[in-house]
Amino acid sequence: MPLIPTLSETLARARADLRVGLPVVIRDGEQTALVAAIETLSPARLAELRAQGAPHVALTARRAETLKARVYDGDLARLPLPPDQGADWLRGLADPAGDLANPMKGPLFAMRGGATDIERAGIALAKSAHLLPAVLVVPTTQDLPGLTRFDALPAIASLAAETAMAEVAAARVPLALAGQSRLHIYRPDDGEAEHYAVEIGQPARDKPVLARLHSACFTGDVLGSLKCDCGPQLHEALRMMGENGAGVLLYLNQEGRGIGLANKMRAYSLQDQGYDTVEANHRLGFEDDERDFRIGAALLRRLGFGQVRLLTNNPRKVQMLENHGIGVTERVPLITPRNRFNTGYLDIKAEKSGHLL
Ligand SMILES: Nc1nc2c(ncn2[C@@H]2O[C@H](COP(=O)(O)OP(=O)(O)OP(=O)(O)O)[C@@H](O)[C@H]2O)c(=O)[nH]1
Ligand SMILES: [Zn+2]
Repeated sequence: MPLIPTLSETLARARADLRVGLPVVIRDGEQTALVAAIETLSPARLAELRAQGAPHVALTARRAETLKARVYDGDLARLPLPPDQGADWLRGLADPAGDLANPMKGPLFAMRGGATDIERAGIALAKSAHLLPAVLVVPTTQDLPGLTRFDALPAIASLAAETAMAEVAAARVPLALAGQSRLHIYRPDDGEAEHYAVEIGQPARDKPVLARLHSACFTGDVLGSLKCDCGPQLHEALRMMGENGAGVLLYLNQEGRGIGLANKMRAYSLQDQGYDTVEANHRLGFEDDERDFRIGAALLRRLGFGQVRLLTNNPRKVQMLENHGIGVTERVPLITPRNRFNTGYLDIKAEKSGHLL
Protein backbone atom coordinates (compact mmCIF):
# COMPACT_ATOMS: atom_id res chain seq x y z
CA MET A 1 0.00 0.00 0.00
CA PRO A 2 1.51 3.35 -0.98
CA LEU A 3 1.48 5.96 1.76
CA ILE A 4 -0.67 8.80 0.47
CA PRO A 5 -0.71 12.17 2.28
CA THR A 6 -4.15 13.49 3.24
CA LEU A 7 -5.43 16.83 1.95
CA SER A 8 -4.51 18.53 5.26
CA GLU A 9 -1.00 17.12 5.07
CA THR A 10 -0.63 18.13 1.44
CA LEU A 11 -1.81 21.65 2.30
CA ALA A 12 0.76 21.94 5.08
CA ARG A 13 3.51 20.90 2.66
CA ALA A 14 2.25 23.19 -0.09
CA ARG A 15 2.37 26.22 2.21
CA ALA A 16 5.93 25.40 3.25
CA ASP A 17 6.96 24.85 -0.39
CA LEU A 18 5.52 28.15 -1.58
CA ARG A 19 7.22 29.98 1.28
CA VAL A 20 10.67 28.72 0.26
CA GLY A 21 10.11 29.34 -3.44
CA LEU A 22 9.19 25.85 -4.67
CA PRO A 23 6.26 25.43 -7.05
CA VAL A 24 3.44 22.99 -6.34
CA VAL A 25 1.48 20.99 -8.91
CA ILE A 26 -2.28 21.45 -9.12
CA ARG A 27 -4.51 19.31 -11.32
CA ASP A 28 -8.02 20.21 -12.34
CA GLY A 29 -9.60 17.60 -14.59
CA GLU A 30 -7.53 17.47 -17.77
CA GLN A 31 -5.41 20.48 -16.85
CA THR A 32 -2.25 20.43 -14.79
CA ALA A 33 -0.16 23.45 -13.84
CA LEU A 34 2.83 24.40 -11.78
CA VAL A 35 2.01 27.16 -9.33
CA ALA A 36 4.64 29.29 -7.58
CA ALA A 37 4.32 32.29 -5.27
CA ILE A 38 5.76 35.40 -6.92
CA GLU A 39 7.02 36.79 -3.62
CA THR A 40 9.53 33.95 -3.19
CA LEU A 41 10.33 33.23 -6.84
CA SER A 42 14.05 33.43 -7.64
CA PRO A 43 15.34 34.27 -11.15
CA ALA A 44 16.88 30.76 -11.36
CA ARG A 45 13.58 29.08 -10.52
CA LEU A 46 11.76 31.34 -12.96
CA ALA A 47 14.12 30.16 -15.71
CA GLU A 48 13.33 26.54 -14.80
CA LEU A 49 9.62 27.23 -14.88
CA ARG A 50 9.87 28.91 -18.28
CA ALA A 51 11.41 25.74 -19.64
CA GLN A 52 8.19 23.90 -18.68
CA GLY A 53 5.73 26.03 -20.63
CA ALA A 54 4.24 29.49 -21.08
CA PRO A 55 3.78 31.17 -17.68
CA HIS A 56 1.08 33.62 -16.69
CA VAL A 57 0.45 35.58 -13.53
CA ALA A 58 -2.69 35.32 -11.42
CA LEU A 59 -3.55 38.34 -9.27
CA THR A 60 -6.58 39.13 -7.16
CA ALA A 61 -9.08 41.55 -8.66
CA ARG A 62 -8.13 43.97 -5.85
CA ARG A 63 -4.49 44.08 -6.95
CA ALA A 64 -5.44 44.16 -10.64
CA GLU A 65 -7.64 47.21 -10.05
CA THR A 66 -4.71 49.06 -8.45
CA LEU A 67 -2.54 48.12 -11.46
CA LYS A 68 -5.31 49.16 -13.88
CA ALA A 69 -5.33 45.69 -15.42
CA ARG A 70 -8.64 44.45 -16.84
CA VAL A 71 -10.45 41.90 -14.67
CA TYR A 72 -12.24 39.33 -16.82
CA ASP A 73 -12.33 36.49 -14.29
CA GLY A 74 -14.47 37.93 -11.47
CA ASP A 75 -12.28 37.84 -8.39
CA LEU A 76 -8.97 37.44 -10.24
CA ALA A 77 -7.05 38.48 -13.32
CA ARG A 78 -4.57 36.53 -15.46
CA LEU A 79 -1.70 38.25 -17.26
CA PRO A 80 0.71 36.47 -19.60
CA LEU A 81 4.39 36.85 -18.69
CA PRO A 82 5.99 38.67 -21.66
CA PRO A 83 9.15 36.94 -22.96
CA ASP A 84 11.26 40.03 -22.27
CA GLN A 85 10.16 40.42 -18.65
CA GLY A 86 11.49 38.62 -15.59
CA ALA A 87 11.51 38.42 -11.81
CA ASP A 88 11.60 42.21 -11.28
CA TRP A 89 8.53 42.76 -13.42
CA LEU A 90 6.70 39.99 -11.57
CA ARG A 91 7.69 41.46 -8.23
CA GLY A 92 6.36 44.85 -9.33
CA LEU A 93 2.98 43.29 -10.09
CA ALA A 94 2.77 41.45 -6.77
CA ASP A 95 4.22 44.00 -4.38
CA PRO A 96 2.83 47.54 -4.08
CA ALA A 97 6.02 48.76 -2.37
CA GLY A 98 7.21 50.21 -5.69
CA ASP A 99 3.84 51.53 -6.91
CA LEU A 100 4.55 55.16 -6.09
CA ALA A 101 8.08 55.21 -7.50
CA ASN A 102 7.06 53.23 -10.57
CA PRO A 103 3.33 53.71 -11.17
CA MET A 104 3.23 52.55 -14.80
CA LYS A 105 3.69 48.80 -15.00
CA GLY A 106 1.66 48.45 -18.16
CA PRO A 107 -0.07 48.50 -20.41
CA LEU A 108 -1.09 45.13 -18.99
CA PHE A 109 -2.90 42.63 -21.21
CA ALA A 110 -5.28 40.36 -19.34
CA MET A 111 -6.22 36.87 -20.54
CA ARG A 112 -9.86 36.00 -21.18
CA GLY A 113 -11.85 32.77 -21.30
CA GLY A 114 -10.95 29.29 -20.16
CA ALA A 115 -10.87 27.77 -16.71
CA THR A 116 -9.50 29.75 -13.76
CA ASP A 117 -9.90 27.36 -10.84
CA ILE A 118 -6.21 26.43 -10.64
CA GLU A 119 -5.34 30.14 -10.43
CA ARG A 120 -7.97 30.67 -7.72
CA ALA A 121 -6.62 27.75 -5.69
CA GLY A 122 -3.07 29.06 -6.14
CA ILE A 123 -4.00 32.51 -4.80
CA ALA A 124 -5.82 30.93 -1.86
CA LEU A 125 -2.71 28.86 -1.11
CA ALA A 126 -0.45 31.94 -1.25
CA LYS A 127 -2.81 33.74 1.12
CA SER A 128 -2.86 30.84 3.52
CA ALA A 129 0.97 30.80 3.42
CA HIS A 130 0.79 34.51 4.38
CA LEU A 131 2.55 35.53 1.20
CA LEU A 132 1.51 38.25 -1.23
CA PRO A 133 -1.58 36.97 -3.09
CA ALA A 134 0.02 36.66 -6.52
CA VAL A 135 1.15 33.46 -8.22
CA LEU A 136 2.89 32.35 -11.40
CA VAL A 137 1.02 29.56 -13.19
CA VAL A 138 2.69 27.35 -15.80
CA PRO A 139 0.46 24.81 -17.57
CA THR A 140 2.45 21.63 -18.12
CA THR A 141 2.06 18.10 -19.40
CA GLN A 142 5.17 16.77 -17.64
CA ASP A 143 5.08 14.49 -14.66
CA LEU A 144 7.17 16.24 -12.03
CA PRO A 145 8.15 13.85 -9.26
CA GLY A 146 9.33 15.36 -5.99
CA LEU A 147 6.93 18.31 -6.02
CA THR A 148 3.90 18.53 -3.76
CA ARG A 149 0.87 17.84 -5.88
CA PHE A 150 -2.88 18.16 -5.61
CA ASP A 151 -4.53 15.58 -7.82
CA ALA A 152 -7.79 17.44 -7.56
CA LEU A 153 -8.44 21.10 -6.87
CA PRO A 154 -7.93 21.76 -3.17
CA ALA A 155 -11.13 23.24 -1.75
CA ILE A 156 -9.13 25.57 0.47
CA ALA A 157 -11.90 27.98 1.33
CA SER A 158 -14.05 25.28 2.89
CA LEU A 159 -11.19 23.52 4.59
CA ALA A 160 -10.67 25.67 7.67
CA ALA A 161 -14.04 24.73 9.10
CA GLU A 162 -13.38 21.06 8.65
CA THR A 163 -9.80 21.07 9.82
CA ALA A 164 -9.45 19.04 12.96
CA MET A 165 -7.71 20.67 15.90
CA ALA A 166 -6.02 18.75 18.66
CA GLU A 167 -5.63 20.12 22.17
CA VAL A 168 -1.91 19.63 22.75
CA ALA A 169 -1.50 21.00 26.27
CA ALA A 170 -3.24 22.98 29.02
CA ALA A 171 -1.99 24.39 32.29
CA ARG A 172 -2.75 26.97 34.96
CA VAL A 173 -1.43 30.51 34.49
CA PRO A 174 -2.13 33.21 37.11
CA LEU A 175 -2.86 36.56 35.43
CA ALA A 176 -2.29 40.01 36.90
CA LEU A 177 -5.50 41.32 35.33
CA ALA A 178 -7.79 38.33 35.69
CA GLY A 179 -6.61 36.03 38.47
CA GLN A 180 -6.52 32.27 37.93
CA SER A 181 -6.63 31.11 34.34
CA ARG A 182 -6.09 27.96 32.35
CA LEU A 183 -4.33 28.26 28.99
CA HIS A 184 -5.19 25.65 26.35
CA ILE A 185 -3.17 25.22 23.14
CA TYR A 186 -4.89 23.93 19.99
CA ARG A 187 -2.99 22.69 16.96
CA PRO A 188 -4.76 22.42 13.58
CA ASP A 189 -4.09 19.28 11.51
CA ASP A 190 -3.29 21.27 8.39
CA GLY A 191 -0.12 22.84 9.77
CA GLU A 192 -1.74 26.26 10.29
CA ALA A 193 -0.81 28.39 13.31
CA GLU A 194 -1.83 27.17 16.76
CA HIS A 195 -4.64 29.01 18.56
CA TYR A 196 -5.02 29.57 22.28
CA ALA A 197 -7.93 29.61 24.71
CA VAL A 198 -7.61 31.35 28.07
CA GLU A 199 -10.25 30.18 30.51
CA ILE A 200 -10.68 32.62 33.37
CA GLY A 201 -12.04 31.12 36.60
CA GLN A 202 -14.37 28.19 36.03
CA PRO A 203 -17.05 29.36 33.61
CA ALA A 204 -20.30 27.37 33.68
CA ARG A 205 -21.07 25.54 30.43
CA ASP A 206 -24.85 25.83 30.71
CA LYS A 207 -24.99 29.64 30.83
CA PRO A 208 -23.79 32.30 28.35
CA VAL A 209 -20.10 32.88 29.04
CA LEU A 210 -18.40 36.28 28.87
CA ALA A 211 -16.20 35.71 25.82
CA ARG A 212 -13.75 37.50 23.56
CA LEU A 213 -12.40 36.37 20.20
CA HIS A 214 -9.17 38.31 19.96
CA SER A 215 -7.13 38.24 16.76
CA ALA A 216 -3.38 38.37 17.25
CA CYS A 217 -1.74 41.77 16.93
CA PHE A 218 1.99 41.56 17.63
CA THR A 219 2.38 45.33 17.39
CA GLY A 220 -0.55 46.17 19.66
CA ASP A 221 -0.62 43.22 22.06
CA VAL A 222 3.12 42.80 22.60
CA LEU A 223 4.80 46.07 21.65
CA GLY A 224 2.08 48.40 22.90
CA SER A 225 1.71 50.10 19.52
CA LEU A 226 -0.50 53.19 19.60
CA LYS A 227 -1.64 52.69 15.98
CA CYS A 228 -4.53 50.38 16.89
CA ASP A 229 -6.74 49.49 19.85
CA CYS A 230 -5.73 45.82 20.21
CA GLY A 231 -3.48 45.93 23.29
CA PRO A 232 -5.90 47.98 25.44
CA GLN A 233 -8.81 45.80 24.24
CA LEU A 234 -6.97 42.62 25.22
CA HIS A 235 -6.19 43.96 28.66
CA GLU A 236 -9.64 45.40 29.23
CA ALA A 237 -11.25 42.10 28.23
CA LEU A 238 -9.09 40.18 30.70
CA ARG A 239 -9.81 42.74 33.42
CA MET A 240 -13.57 42.46 32.83
CA MET A 241 -13.42 38.67 32.94
CA GLY A 242 -11.44 38.83 36.17
CA GLU A 243 -14.00 41.21 37.68
CA ASN A 244 -16.79 38.95 36.45
CA GLY A 245 -15.04 35.94 38.02
CA ALA A 246 -15.26 33.90 34.81
CA GLY A 247 -14.79 34.17 31.07
CA VAL A 248 -13.07 32.76 28.03
CA LEU A 249 -10.66 34.59 25.73
CA LEU A 250 -9.73 32.97 22.45
CA TYR A 251 -6.41 34.27 21.17
CA LEU A 252 -6.61 33.49 17.47
CA ASN A 253 -3.39 33.62 15.50
CA GLN A 254 -4.91 35.56 12.65
CA GLU A 255 -2.42 38.41 12.70
CA GLY A 256 -3.29 41.47 10.63
CA ARG A 257 -6.92 40.39 10.10
CA GLY A 258 -5.61 37.15 8.64
CA ILE A 259 -2.89 38.42 6.27
CA GLY A 260 0.10 37.70 8.54
CA LEU A 261 2.56 40.06 10.18
CA ALA A 262 4.81 40.58 7.14
CA ASN A 263 1.84 41.62 5.00
CA LYS A 264 0.49 43.76 7.84
CA MET A 265 3.80 45.62 7.91
CA ARG A 266 3.51 46.06 4.13
CA ALA A 267 0.07 47.53 4.81
CA TYR A 268 1.53 49.82 7.48
CA SER A 269 4.15 50.97 5.01
CA LEU A 270 1.35 51.90 2.58
CA GLN A 271 -0.42 53.66 5.45
CA ASP A 272 2.79 55.67 5.94
CA GLN A 273 2.24 56.79 2.32
CA GLY A 274 -1.27 58.01 3.19
CA TYR A 275 -3.59 55.07 2.44
CA ASP A 276 -6.06 54.02 5.13
CA THR A 277 -6.21 50.53 6.66
CA VAL A 278 -8.78 49.25 4.15
CA GLU A 279 -7.17 50.83 1.06
CA ALA A 280 -3.78 49.43 2.09
CA ASN A 281 -5.17 45.87 2.24
CA HIS A 282 -6.75 46.31 -1.18
CA ARG A 283 -3.57 47.64 -2.80
CA LEU A 284 -1.78 44.54 -1.53
CA GLY A 285 -4.45 42.40 -3.16
CA PHE A 286 -6.31 41.39 0.00
CA GLU A 287 -9.88 41.91 1.12
CA ASP A 288 -10.42 44.22 4.13
CA ASP A 289 -10.69 41.25 6.43
CA GLU A 290 -9.33 37.81 5.56
CA ARG A 291 -10.11 36.16 8.90
CA ASP A 292 -12.03 32.91 9.16
CA PHE A 293 -14.19 33.21 12.28
CA ARG A 294 -15.39 29.62 11.93
CA ILE A 295 -12.26 28.65 13.83
CA GLY A 296 -13.45 30.67 16.84
CA ALA A 297 -16.88 29.05 16.72
CA ALA A 298 -15.33 25.58 16.48
CA LEU A 299 -13.06 26.27 19.46
CA LEU A 300 -15.90 27.58 21.63
CA ARG A 301 -17.95 24.50 20.84
CA ARG A 302 -15.03 22.29 21.62
CA LEU A 303 -14.59 23.95 25.00
CA GLY A 304 -18.26 23.21 25.69
CA PHE A 305 -19.68 26.72 25.22
CA GLY A 306 -22.83 27.12 23.12
CA GLN A 307 -23.79 30.65 24.18
CA VAL A 308 -21.70 33.75 24.73
CA ARG A 309 -21.88 37.35 25.86
CA LEU A 310 -19.43 38.62 23.29
CA LEU A 311 -16.98 41.41 24.02
CA THR A 312 -16.66 43.17 20.66
CA ASN A 313 -17.49 46.27 18.67
CA ASN A 314 -17.55 44.29 15.44
CA PRO A 315 -21.06 43.20 14.35
CA ARG A 316 -19.50 40.79 11.82
CA LYS A 317 -18.05 38.73 14.66
CA VAL A 318 -21.52 38.43 16.21
CA GLN A 319 -23.01 37.43 12.86
CA MET A 320 -20.32 34.89 12.05
CA LEU A 321 -20.62 33.18 15.44
CA GLU A 322 -24.39 32.97 15.10
CA ASN A 323 -24.02 31.60 11.56
CA HIS A 324 -21.79 28.89 12.92
CA GLY A 325 -23.97 27.70 15.73
CA ILE A 326 -22.88 29.82 18.71
CA GLY A 327 -25.68 31.88 20.30
CA VAL A 328 -24.71 35.46 21.09
CA THR A 329 -27.11 36.50 23.87
CA GLU A 330 -25.50 39.92 24.22
CA ARG A 331 -22.87 42.09 22.53
CA VAL A 332 -20.78 43.72 25.24
CA PRO A 333 -18.99 46.85 23.87
CA LEU A 334 -15.22 47.00 24.34
CA ILE A 335 -14.37 50.67 23.99
CA THR A 336 -10.85 51.80 24.80
CA PRO A 337 -9.37 55.30 24.82
CA ARG A 338 -8.46 57.02 21.57
CA ASN A 339 -5.08 58.60 20.98
CA ARG A 340 -3.77 60.77 18.15
CA PHE A 341 -2.24 57.75 16.37
CA ASN A 342 -5.28 55.44 16.38
CA THR A 343 -8.16 57.87 16.04
CA GLY A 344 -8.10 57.84 12.22
CA TYR A 345 -7.89 54.03 12.19
CA LEU A 346 -10.90 53.77 14.52
CA ASP A 347 -12.87 56.21 12.35
CA ILE A 348 -12.19 54.07 9.26
CA LYS A 349 -13.21 50.90 11.14
CA ALA A 350 -16.51 52.59 11.98
CA GLU A 351 -17.04 54.06 8.48
CA LYS A 352 -15.92 51.22 6.25
CA SER A 353 -16.10 48.09 8.40
CA GLY A 354 -19.23 48.84 10.39
CA HIS A 355 -17.63 48.79 13.84
CA LEU A 356 -19.77 50.30 16.56
CA LEU A 357 -17.40 52.81 18.11
N1 LIG B 1 -4.33 44.31 7.85
C1 LIG B 1 -4.33 45.09 8.93
N2 LIG B 1 -4.60 44.51 10.12
C2 LIG B 1 -4.63 45.31 11.20
C3 LIG B 1 -4.37 46.69 11.14
N3 LIG B 1 -4.45 47.20 12.40
C4 LIG B 1 -4.77 46.16 13.21
N4 LIG B 1 -4.88 45.02 12.50
C5 LIG B 1 -5.27 43.68 12.91
O1 LIG B 1 -6.67 43.73 13.15
C6 LIG B 1 -7.03 42.68 14.02
C7 LIG B 1 -7.97 43.26 15.09
O2 LIG B 1 -8.51 42.21 15.75
P1 LIG B 1 -9.70 42.29 16.80
O3 LIG B 1 -9.47 43.43 17.74
O4 LIG B 1 -9.86 40.91 17.35
O5 LIG B 1 -10.97 42.52 15.90
P2 LIG B 1 -11.84 43.71 15.43
O6 LIG B 1 -12.39 43.36 14.09
O7 LIG B 1 -11.09 45.00 15.56
O8 LIG B 1 -13.11 43.70 16.40
P3 LIG B 1 -13.25 44.00 17.97
O9 LIG B 1 -13.77 42.70 18.52
O10 LIG B 1 -14.25 45.08 18.09
O11 LIG B 1 -11.92 44.37 18.50
C8 LIG B 1 -5.73 42.10 14.54
O12 LIG B 1 -5.47 40.88 13.88
C9 LIG B 1 -4.69 43.15 14.16
O13 LIG B 1 -3.41 42.59 13.93
C10 LIG B 1 -4.09 47.25 9.87
O14 LIG B 1 -3.90 48.46 9.71
N5 LIG B 1 -4.08 46.41 8.80
ZN1 LIG C 1 -3.64 45.90 16.60
